Amino acid sequence: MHVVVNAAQSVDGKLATRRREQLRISGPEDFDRVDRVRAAADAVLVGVGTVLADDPHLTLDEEDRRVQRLRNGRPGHPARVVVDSEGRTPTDARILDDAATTYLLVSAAATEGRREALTAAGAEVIVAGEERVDLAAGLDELADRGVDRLMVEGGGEVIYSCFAAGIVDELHVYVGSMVIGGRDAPTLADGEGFTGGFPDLTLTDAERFDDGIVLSYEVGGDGGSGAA
Ligand SMILES: NC(=O)C1=CN([C@@H]2O[C@H](COP(=O)(O)OP(=O)(O)OC[C@H]3O[C@@H](n4cnc5c(N)ncnc54)[C@H](O)[C@@H]3O)[C@@H](O)[C@H]2O)C=CC1
Ligand SMILES: Nc1nc(O)c(N)c(N[C@@H]2O[C@H](COP(=O)(O)O)[C@@H](O)[C@H]2O)n1
Repeated sequence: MHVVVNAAQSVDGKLATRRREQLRISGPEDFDRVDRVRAAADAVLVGVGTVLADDPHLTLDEEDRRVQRLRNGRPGHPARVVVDSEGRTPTDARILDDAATTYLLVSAAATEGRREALTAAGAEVIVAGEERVDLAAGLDELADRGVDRLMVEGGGEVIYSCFAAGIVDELHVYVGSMVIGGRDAPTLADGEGFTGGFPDLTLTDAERFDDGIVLSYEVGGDGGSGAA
């Protein structure tokens, strides 16, 4: 499976404010670029932290792209995936509407009651992992369901876990012209953080969109640069 991570951050590396409210960091040109990346994907994945903070829809904005996918024999919108160990996704979340298939990756810690409620709300619930979602196992389950190209949109905890699991192939970061600050504000990669074996990034492109810049990287190997 090919995994593409895309996120928008401030120049100081924050994805949102310390209040974790959704924030417009990029602009219309970049949202159109994001829509293109979504259109190329079989599925778009976020963590439950993003669902609780943003209530995203994760479908395509541009009708032409949806029509083109249908012409190519694909579903109109990519599937949506939530990494959600305990099944905390609200049953009225926008991501559970019938616009596209939604997979909820839960762990064994999700109660039978939550799994049933989320299934009744329209999700396909997949168990991967004991306490926390095991991303590698979850991606194997998605591959079995035809997902070859996965876009990861965040947030910081899930992006870190993807790097830690060594599953990222491409990274695209929009750097918006703003400073957010705050030691508790989410960053591009939160989690425990690396002390060595840092992911191996090769800069492949830098392009201006709106009043910011998109940095594109190829991600390779099992982590390369290591500690000094
Ligand atoms: N600027 C941008 O491009 C984006 C910004 N955001 C922002 O990021 C914030 C949400 O990010 P986070 O709080 O970091 O939440 P997140 O969206 O990364 O979800 C993390 C949660 O997922 C669950 N989880 C289960 N298994 C996991 C695993 N193996 N690894 C990691 N998490 C696992 C845990 O409950 C964990 O707390 C919000 O403020 C949102 O607005 C989110 C997406 C994109
Ligand atoms: N690319 C980008 N730029 C920003 O400025 C952002 N705030 C985000 N956030 C991401 O977009 C999701 C919203 O998706 P829908 O419009 O609801 O489909 C949000 O949850 C973040 O993943 N991205």
